[in-house]
Amino acid sequence: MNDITLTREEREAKLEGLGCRRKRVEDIRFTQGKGNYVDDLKLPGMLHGDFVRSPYAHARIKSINKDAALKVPGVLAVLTAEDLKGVNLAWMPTLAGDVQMVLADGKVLFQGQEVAFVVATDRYAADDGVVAVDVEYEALPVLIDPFKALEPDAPVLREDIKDKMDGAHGPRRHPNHIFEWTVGDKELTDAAFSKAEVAIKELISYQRVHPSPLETCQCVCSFDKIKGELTIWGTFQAPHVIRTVVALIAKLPEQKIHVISPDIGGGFGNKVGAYPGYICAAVASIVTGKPVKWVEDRIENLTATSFARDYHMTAEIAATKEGKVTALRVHVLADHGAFDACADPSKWPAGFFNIVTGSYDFPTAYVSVDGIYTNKAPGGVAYRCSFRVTEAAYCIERAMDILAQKLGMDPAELRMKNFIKPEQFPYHSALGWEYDSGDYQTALNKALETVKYEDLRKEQAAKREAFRRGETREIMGVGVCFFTEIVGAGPSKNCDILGIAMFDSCEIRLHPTGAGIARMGTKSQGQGHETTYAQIIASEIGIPAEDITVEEGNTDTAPYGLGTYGSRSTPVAGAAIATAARKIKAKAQMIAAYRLEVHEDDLEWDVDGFRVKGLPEKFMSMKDICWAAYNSVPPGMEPGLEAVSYYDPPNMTYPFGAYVCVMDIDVDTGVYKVRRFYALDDCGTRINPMIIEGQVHGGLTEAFAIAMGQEIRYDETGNVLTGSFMDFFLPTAMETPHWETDYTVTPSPHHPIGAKGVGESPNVGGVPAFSNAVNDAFSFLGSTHIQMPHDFWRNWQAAKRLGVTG
Ligand code: PCD
Ligand SMILES: [Cu+]
Repeated sequence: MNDITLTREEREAKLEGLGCRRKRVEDIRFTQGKGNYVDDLKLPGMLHGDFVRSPYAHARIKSINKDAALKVPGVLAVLTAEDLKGVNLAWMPTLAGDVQMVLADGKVLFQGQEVAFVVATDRYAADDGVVAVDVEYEALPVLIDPFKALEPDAPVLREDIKDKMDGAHGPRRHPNHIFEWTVGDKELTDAAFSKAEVAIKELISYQRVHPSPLETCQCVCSFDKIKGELTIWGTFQAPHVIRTVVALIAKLPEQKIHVISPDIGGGFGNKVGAYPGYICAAVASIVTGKPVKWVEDRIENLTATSFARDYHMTAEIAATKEGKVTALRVHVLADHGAFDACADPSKWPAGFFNIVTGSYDFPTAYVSVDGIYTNKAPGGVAYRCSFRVTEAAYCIERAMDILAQKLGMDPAELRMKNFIKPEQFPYHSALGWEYDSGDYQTALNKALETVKYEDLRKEQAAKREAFRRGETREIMGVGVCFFTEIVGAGPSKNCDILGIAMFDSCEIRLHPTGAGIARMGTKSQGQGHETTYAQIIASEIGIPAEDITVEEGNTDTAPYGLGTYGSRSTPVAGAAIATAARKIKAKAQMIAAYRLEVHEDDLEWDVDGFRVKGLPEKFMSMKDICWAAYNSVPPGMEPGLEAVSYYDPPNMTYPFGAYVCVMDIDVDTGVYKVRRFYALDDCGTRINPMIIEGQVHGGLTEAFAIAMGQEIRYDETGNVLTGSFMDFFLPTAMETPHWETDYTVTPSPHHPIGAKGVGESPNVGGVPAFSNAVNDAFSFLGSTHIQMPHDFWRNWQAAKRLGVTG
């Protein structure tokens, strides 16, 4: 029986379901220092591993002498590529179809590359051992500038594949060439350009950056010789994929590998791939028979694990004089570093970069991407954007502003004029995507009204006049960005990782007392899945969210799933949760019908239970149904109440948003102030508005960091110049602007609850909004494009180039 003293609204509120600003349940342990991270794990007899890393960006290894290191008290072993060859693990496959050295085999290809792995009784002894390993190098010519990679006399980096002219993604033109990927109609696009009334062309670079989560990458590997089982605790965004990869390369039966991701201190894409540290710790544990821990330090994390971006995009737009776009052409030089270890679905060497037509109705478009090798760390992870989407959004949003400038048109007006219209959805883009839903006009109008856009432009015009008259040294920029994201990888028809379709999963098990546990193939790194996933279940089956425990990250207990990145958890696992819940509800309905002695069709769902149509007093709550499931199910029915769902999404989801940034820049110092930042996001049905706001705040802070300061920079000989937080910009509360958030709701038509992802959106939309603001500020001085990052020094340099300061 339901509690008749409660109103319908009160019963609904008790569930804390969809739309509720439910407080994050995981924060109770996080805010009290009771989280359980990899480095908290201490096993009896545990050893510690640490790497000897290359000081050179490109060098031949003449010799490695371990003798002195092995004499250091506490040092037990020093592994090199020669040792790994014995177990066939000197090289490992990458997610992108390339191979990568685990430990330097004959040569090193980037500064910080792993050369030897020292195993010792504690971390200090391991470090002493690292210093004592004597490596003799012979320096080789270094390739840092991606634009020189394909020159005939460029140094050959990958000697292992120099004659292999057929790569994982088709033919290669040069030993440093990885792939050429093209999409779109070249002929039609070229033809549109040849008759274009107006055209723009600009090299838009998106610098190399790094996700730098607060917790670095780490693992503990423990091999049980008796059982022949390997347990790996690690900072993995995709634990199941790691288990499968380990099974494949270590040739261990998959059920004898246990991968556990405990609490994770931020991932941001950095923890998707497999790193040499994992392999070395596993081998070291197998060799020594003891658990081995490997924990990166900050410098190692910044210089050797996966970078992001490093895309050099030459963008061209063709348009009519009235500002109607007619074609888009983009060539990308993609710097992948020493190995192609990009974390993309297997068939997508440049990720979903073909979302580059953005929110606009381009009749035709053509994109070509050349991937190349350089003497830099490998990687190419998302860093809060699914698979090169932020690069694409930056490219089109800068290019639209440049076009507006050339046409003498307002950038918001140009966008409005070219938007895909609501009635065009589902919309087939010229580059092959089917946008599921959108209402761009409404969102942009709401944004422009809220920030009083027209007044801002008037103020800017007045300020420019004042600047010209010498009354102020400050210039004002208004950055507009309208982005379309593509998240939820992905449909098995076009998305897999190493051949595994990119579905995700959920298993729900309800207990007799009306409480339960739910497990998924995804893994929260701070996003709050324990809170939000329970909300989906609460709304679907009427069990309060607080009575559902959400568990992720243990491959022994969770159903197989592809993990959390690319904002795929809500679109894919979120859908699996709803479909699993619906299976439970269907069985619950049969049980209720049996107990209420009516036909199933005579029942209707009412918040937290089933009611007999027309007989409101005949009601059975979900809680009571749970009990009944364990003692009196209909004859022939299995007892219990649980369900599993593996969800293969029919399409991606396409969140979007309208962002506006208002900035003032002092031309004599380059110092900027972000006066206002407004972010409107549409992620379809909102599960937890408070968590969404938190996600947007976090994402905008990272976007701010990237646009205004972050860069992994190298000198000509390949030294990393930004290897610590002294040089790599990580904003604190001091620098971070105030964020205003807003929303519209356009549900995804194919998602069971209409939700789209949101975690990445603020990065995708934020970076162009900041960069457009800076560029807009300088535009009246004759500048069309200033490269990121827009730190004080570079702003000042820009002002100097434009002749407005000394
Ligand atoms: N409609 C909606 C959507 C969403 N949501 C929420 O929100 C969140 C998010 O989601 P999504 O979007 O779906 O996502 P995911 O998958 O979960 O996650 C991922 C993301 O997430 C973000 N965020 C975050 N946060 C935190 N705290 N930490 C972290 O680390 C991070 N990371 C980042 C990244 S970078 Mo990549 O990996 O690069 O690709 S991608 C990413 C979760 O909780 C959910 O539930 C809601 O509520 N609603
Ligand atoms: Cu990206």
